[in-house]
Amino acid sequence: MILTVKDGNYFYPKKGRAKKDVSFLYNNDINFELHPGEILSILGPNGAGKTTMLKCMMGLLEWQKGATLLDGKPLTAMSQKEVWRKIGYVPQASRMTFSYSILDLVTMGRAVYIGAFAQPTKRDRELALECLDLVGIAHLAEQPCTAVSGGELQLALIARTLVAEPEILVLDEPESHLDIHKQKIILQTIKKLVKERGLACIINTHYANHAFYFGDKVLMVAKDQPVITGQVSDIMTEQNILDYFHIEVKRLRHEIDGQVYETMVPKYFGMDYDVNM
Ligand SMILES: Nc1ncnc2c1ncn2[C@@H]1O[C@H](COP(=O)(O)OP(=O)(O)OP(=O)(O)O)[C@@H](O)[C@H]1O
Repeated sequence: MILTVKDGNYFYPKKGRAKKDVSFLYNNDINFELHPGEILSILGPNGAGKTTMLKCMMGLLEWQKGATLLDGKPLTAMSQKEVWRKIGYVPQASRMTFSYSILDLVTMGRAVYIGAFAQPTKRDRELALECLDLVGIAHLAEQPCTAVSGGELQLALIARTLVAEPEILVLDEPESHLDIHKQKIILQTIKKLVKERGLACIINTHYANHAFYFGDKVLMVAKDQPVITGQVSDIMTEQNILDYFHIEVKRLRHEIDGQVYETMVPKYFGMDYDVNM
């Protein structure tokens, strides 16, 4: 499935202001195409509009200008159920107020396939368990979701999305509550699913180096810069990180066991601290 964003732009409506008096959040309209098997990493400073952009891309907010299309069909011409069968969204994890078990939470991800008055089947629960196993927390299946850590809840939310078998996976800062070992599990799981099942995937991340790991496309956004999209090698430049994040970095290439890796290292690492900061 091909996801296209065509001339997308957005502003938060302000009470009492005419549309023409409100300025757009993005300095230029957003345009890109995402194909099966591709990952788009969205990078930008706090408040640049990344979460808003994700919501517009999925139809949770309606673009003020432009459109999202799935295989050429505007989201606005599709029913909600049709959209949520195709797009799986993993929001940022926040504490749960209902004490469902983790397995029940994940099984709820099957809702798009279950009739309004029907119960989940044994197969639905088996699929939910398989997805919990995939993200490494099957042992927490019976634990209430009010009694797990933020990182474990994040993994459960990812499992809940995967169980719906989406064609497009959208994740909002999936690594933010995770320790580096769990980050590795999540990054590898996402990449494996995308490449093996041919999903298209959009990830909002604060970890610039994760864009190198995913290796496909990057969208960069900042309040004082144009929105740019392209291949990792073209967008992840030292100059762009300086322009968009106001931080000097060094882009490094290193080889381990014959494989070439790239990373960005901030230049302030290794400097003495600045007492005037
Ligand atoms: N519901 C809202 N109404 C009005 N303004 C909003 C609303 N939600 C967000 N904003 C504003 O829109 C801008 C973009 O917010 P958004 O959450 O999309 O940024 P972000 O890049 O995801 O930030 P972060 O990295 O900190 O999560 C911010 O200036 C924010 O204050």
